[in-house]
Amino acid sequence: MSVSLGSLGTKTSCSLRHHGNHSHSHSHSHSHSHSHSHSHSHSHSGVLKNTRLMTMASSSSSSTTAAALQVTSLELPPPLTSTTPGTWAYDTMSRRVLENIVQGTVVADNEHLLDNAARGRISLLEAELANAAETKLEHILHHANGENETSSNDEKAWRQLMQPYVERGDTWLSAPWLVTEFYLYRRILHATGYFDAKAPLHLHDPFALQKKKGLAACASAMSSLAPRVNAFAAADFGDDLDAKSDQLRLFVMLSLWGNRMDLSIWPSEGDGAASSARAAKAVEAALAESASNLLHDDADNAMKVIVNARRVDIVVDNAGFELVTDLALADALACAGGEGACVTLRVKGHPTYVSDVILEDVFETIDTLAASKEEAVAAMATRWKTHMRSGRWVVAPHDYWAQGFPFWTMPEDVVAAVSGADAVILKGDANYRRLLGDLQWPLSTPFAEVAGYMPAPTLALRTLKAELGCGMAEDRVAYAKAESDDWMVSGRFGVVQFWEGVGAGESCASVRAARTKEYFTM
Ligand SMILES: O=P(O)(O)OC[C@H]1O[C@](O)(CO)[C@@H](O)[C@@H]1O
Repeated sequence: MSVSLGSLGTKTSCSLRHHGNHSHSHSHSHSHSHSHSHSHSHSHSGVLKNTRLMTMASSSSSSTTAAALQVTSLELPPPLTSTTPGTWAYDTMSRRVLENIVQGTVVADNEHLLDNAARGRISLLEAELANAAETKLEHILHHANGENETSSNDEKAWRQLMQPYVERGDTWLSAPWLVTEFYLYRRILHATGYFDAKAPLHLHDPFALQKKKGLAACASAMSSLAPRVNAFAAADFGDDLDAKSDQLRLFVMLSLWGNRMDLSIWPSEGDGAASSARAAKAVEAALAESASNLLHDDADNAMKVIVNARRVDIVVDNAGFELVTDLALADALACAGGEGACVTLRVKGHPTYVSDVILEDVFETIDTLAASKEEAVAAMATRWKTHMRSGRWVVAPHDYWAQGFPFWTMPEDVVAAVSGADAVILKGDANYRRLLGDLQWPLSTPFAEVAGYMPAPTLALRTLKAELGCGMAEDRVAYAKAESDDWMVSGRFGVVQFWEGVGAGESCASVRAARTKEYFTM
């Protein structure tokens, strides 16, 4: 269910119905009320061997904007796992998540807050990760002290996701990487007691400090951004659609390269002026190199749809600077669409992947910017509050966005929520991995062939941070490879890929169902 936010700006406390019938209160500097449901209706248990994909008829031969494919016998490629030393996936699951995430972030940042029970659960998790190659996966609530989650409502979904891998004795490394990495973050919340109403860290975001630092670190970048955002909002383009489109495109590119600033590969180093200046430089550099670092660019086609869109959904990714760039894009879209245009920000139902945006992050960010001493920054954020109040902006949290399912498993309520959009903008690498099911598609596979199952036209804005991809021409891949060995994971390169959504109704539903069956028998 979506959340329309009203009366921002008055100091009240708000009741957030996060998980099922359990509720909790947050003291906040604005009031809003919302609720969201979590009905997951995955049907992963049905096993159909040798299912072939039935993709849709193509209306054109052009790659990513084509409707999709002829009915073909396309078997899904294998998923990425974390079993190959030397890969980013292996390094992540066999070392980084233990050293950098659990020890270096969760424990380090929350040291003084963790009680003994949480410490015990974290130690168990650490022991599992230290022996990731041997440790078999278990259902989240099957752990020692596992039955302590009184305020979560996602057990069924997680059981469905983990079942095939628990059943066949997969380890942290042998199961699909997409599944294990999301599972790691959910286990972290389990360990800290996020869903335990009696725990001291109930509903405490273990990554809050990182997010705060990340936002502080981009103050300089914000100062140069705000006047441009304000100018677009104030502009009257009249009938000059080209001018409007050209300027809006800048916000699309800004939001794309904002994804490079992900905290997990660009840790903030405090809130000092040095890191702030560094961030500002990084943003300028990213925009300056945009054309050469784009490995595919469907912006022309995408602009035709979004320049006058009445409703755009943004499945957002990281807090910090990336969120600010997404809000700048959301602002521009809402203004470009005119009276009645609406942007829905789809955010995670709970913390995950360190910096991923939850509902509270949106408020924190806007409140922080509104309190800025810089006039332009404060004016920008004040306008954003107005968007919230008027319903032009809607923030919609859902647990599905924080789970390691390929997007073709999208449950009915999520499908229903996004299907009315003129375009769904998918931000970042992890969302992109879910769009691709984290499968090893040949890199030249047309985007429409891979993503042409979504319930609405889809625009992916992704900087490459994982060893997979699609829709990239051979010469662009060769160029990137020649430039750097780590081209797939460094975040330097990016793609703007758009699927027009032809057949996004019935035929896409059957593709989603077929892929779901096939995926869970792989
Ligand atoms: O913030 P983003 O762009 O979703 O990126 C998160 C990324 O972090 C990593 O998981 C590494 O932990 C990437 O491979 C992953 O997709």
